[in-house]
Amino acid sequence: LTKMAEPYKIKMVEPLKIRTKEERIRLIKEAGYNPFLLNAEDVYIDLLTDSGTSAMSDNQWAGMMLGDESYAGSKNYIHLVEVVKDIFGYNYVVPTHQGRGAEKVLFPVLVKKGQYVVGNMHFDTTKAHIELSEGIAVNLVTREAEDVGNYHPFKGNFDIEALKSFIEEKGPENIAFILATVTCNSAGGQPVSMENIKEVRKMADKYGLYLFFDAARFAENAYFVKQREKGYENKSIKEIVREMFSYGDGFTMSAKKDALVNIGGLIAIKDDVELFTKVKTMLIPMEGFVTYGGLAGRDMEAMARGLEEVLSEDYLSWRINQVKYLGDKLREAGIPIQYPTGGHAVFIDGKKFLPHVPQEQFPSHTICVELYIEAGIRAVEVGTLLAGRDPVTKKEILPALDFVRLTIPRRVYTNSHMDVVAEAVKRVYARRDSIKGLRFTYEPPILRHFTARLEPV
Ligand SMILES: CC1=C(O)/C(=C\N=C(/Cc2ccc(O)c(F)c2)C(=O)O)C(COP(=O)(O)O)=CN1
Repeated sequence: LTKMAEPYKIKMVEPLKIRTKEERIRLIKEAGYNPFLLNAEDVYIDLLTDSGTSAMSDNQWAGMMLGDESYAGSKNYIHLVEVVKDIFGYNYVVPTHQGRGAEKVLFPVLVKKGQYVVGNMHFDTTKAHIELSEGIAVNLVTREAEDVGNYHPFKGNFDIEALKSFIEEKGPENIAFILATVTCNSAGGQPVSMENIKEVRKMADKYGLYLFFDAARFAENAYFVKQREKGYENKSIKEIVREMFSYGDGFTMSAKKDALVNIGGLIAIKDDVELFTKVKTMLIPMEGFVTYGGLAGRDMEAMARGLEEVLSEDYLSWRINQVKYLGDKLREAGIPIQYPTGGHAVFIDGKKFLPHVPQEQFPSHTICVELYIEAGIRAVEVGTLLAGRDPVTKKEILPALDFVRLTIPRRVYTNSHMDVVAEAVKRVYARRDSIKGLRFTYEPPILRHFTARLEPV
């Protein structure tokens, strides 16, 4: 009985519809072979994203009834600030409507035109906001992240040597700041070790640079540190989070992930009150007054309570092992995935799954389409379609990592749903030789994957 079942019981349910295969073939065609353009009610198991899709707890729902919707000085804001201080040790906090809200306020304050923002791997919207601030986004993740089939405990780590030589080559004055994404979504939800964070901190100190965190999945990162890093096995998640963030100068957070809410974001600054003043100045026109930043009081209350709940080891153990449960079933069937599985998703290596489909015909996105037809499962491509074109040459970027992301919402699906997903992936794998790639019928100019329309070649 050591197998952890869900550490909660279900009090409310949302009935799911299961469309017939004929319906699904019609629906995905009408959606231009782009799962983003499907109606949610036509999806049986929705693995598009873990962002904003969590189930809240009774404690959070109770908090929604305590929304102080005062324009200024809401008690929910005061509660949220206390919780952030207590967990992360940062003194200055403002809410935003979501992660992008935090990025569009903080980045223009930190980035001068042409400067570099160096990270392990920036997620696409973060890269977009670095570029909107006229900065240049650079990924310096460890080479181990590309060693998809082999075990490495911290594939989200920075390549410290590469970081050092990049800063030396460009000069510290041309680096806006360092951004550590924990866990590293684009590498496969892979964690960054405490030791690596300390190394990055040393670089930041040596060259007089800020180190910020993209903290969307901070608790999952802490869990992996506890499980995999020597010296942390007996520390609480909260102690590990506290130490992790002690090495940073601030963070942006999409609260829609590890804060277990459906909307919300945060900017927190450790102790640089000048920087905080600049952030507040930008926040007011961009997101709203300091004490609500684009959120209702009730949202801030749910977030404060979610930030405390997510530190529970029972919850994290169950959540992370559910991802592993699905990943193990696929590996047992010989299906190529990023191994070990990350904190929030199983990432299938689309290039290895469909070796006969050229990368320009989007192998991973093709698998997403086939998964929907096979069983009404909506996954998302994190690869060539997402990467887009080189802004100068306009050629397809063809990234080394081309994944199908089976993204698991928090506290929503049981392992029975995971069994359905595993069976569907295996059925698509069994008929992989007959699967053809896709080409555009409409290619949007920016963040094309959201609204692109395609057809089978
Ligand atoms: C590490 C990090 C993120 O993962 C992230 C978002 N992530 C999403 C939503 C998403 C974003 C872009 C896509 O092409 C996509 F298909 C899905 C996701 O599913 O993973 C944001 C931004 O946070 P916001 O979404 O609250 O503004 C900042 N940092």
